[in-house]
Amino acid sequence: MAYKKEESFDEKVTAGLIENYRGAIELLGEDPEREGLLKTPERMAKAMQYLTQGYGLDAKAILNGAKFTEAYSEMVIVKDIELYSMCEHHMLPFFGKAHVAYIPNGYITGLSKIARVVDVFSRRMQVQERLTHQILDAIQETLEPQGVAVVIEAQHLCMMMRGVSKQNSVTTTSAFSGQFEHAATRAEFMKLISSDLISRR
Ligand SMILES: Nc1nc2c(ncn2[C@@H]2O[C@H](COP(=O)(O)OP(=O)(O)OP(=O)(O)O)[C@@H](O)[C@H]2O)c(=O)[nH]1
Ligand SMILES: [Zn+2]
Repeated sequence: MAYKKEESFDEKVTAGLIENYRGAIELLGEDPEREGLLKTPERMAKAMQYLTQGYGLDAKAILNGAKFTEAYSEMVIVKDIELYSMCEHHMLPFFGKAHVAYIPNGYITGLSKIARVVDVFSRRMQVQERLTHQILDAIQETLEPQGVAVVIEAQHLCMMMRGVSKQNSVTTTSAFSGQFEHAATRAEFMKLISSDLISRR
């Protein structure tokens, strides 16, 4: 996506974050004046703005920007969209894959826009459940399709690096609307996202 370049970050926000991160580094027992850490508060300030830039992006505008009239009314699935987000409880990353489908009702959207919408909502402080619903709602409300399905599988560093320290747990969340509320349609979607057609060629 058109990710923000570092130099486009708001100067005031960057300056404030630098100040805060310098303090945090000191409180954690490090010396922010030592050579290797001199630029670290600034790097952190920019990295965090990058990782939360979704607040400034409009998912509906992205989808509407490539909304095309089309009679196709079968399921469209974009699967294995990698995502990186930040858990809002610990500000630690969670990462994994999103699988998104919709059944058009007169309109389709550019395929890349589905992946961009995943990024818009991932690049924020999140919980996986809300992220799942926000993706679904944005697609439902702009394309007004016959249905939307979103499945996210993710690993949370807050459960891996600290706390309960479970290295292999994967959290799956899902949200369905319209036609996907019917068992048969949902089953078809689940079967298709579980298949591995490309790699079997
Ligand atoms: N539902 C949900 N919970 C999350 C997500 N990311 C992190 N969490 C959980 O948020 C909870 C916060 O619980 P607290 O008891 O307040 O925090 P904590 O003492 O750090 O919890 P532990 O991680 O168990 O040590 C933890 O159980 C996390 O595993 C998410 O995306 N969705
Ligand atoms: Zn967490």
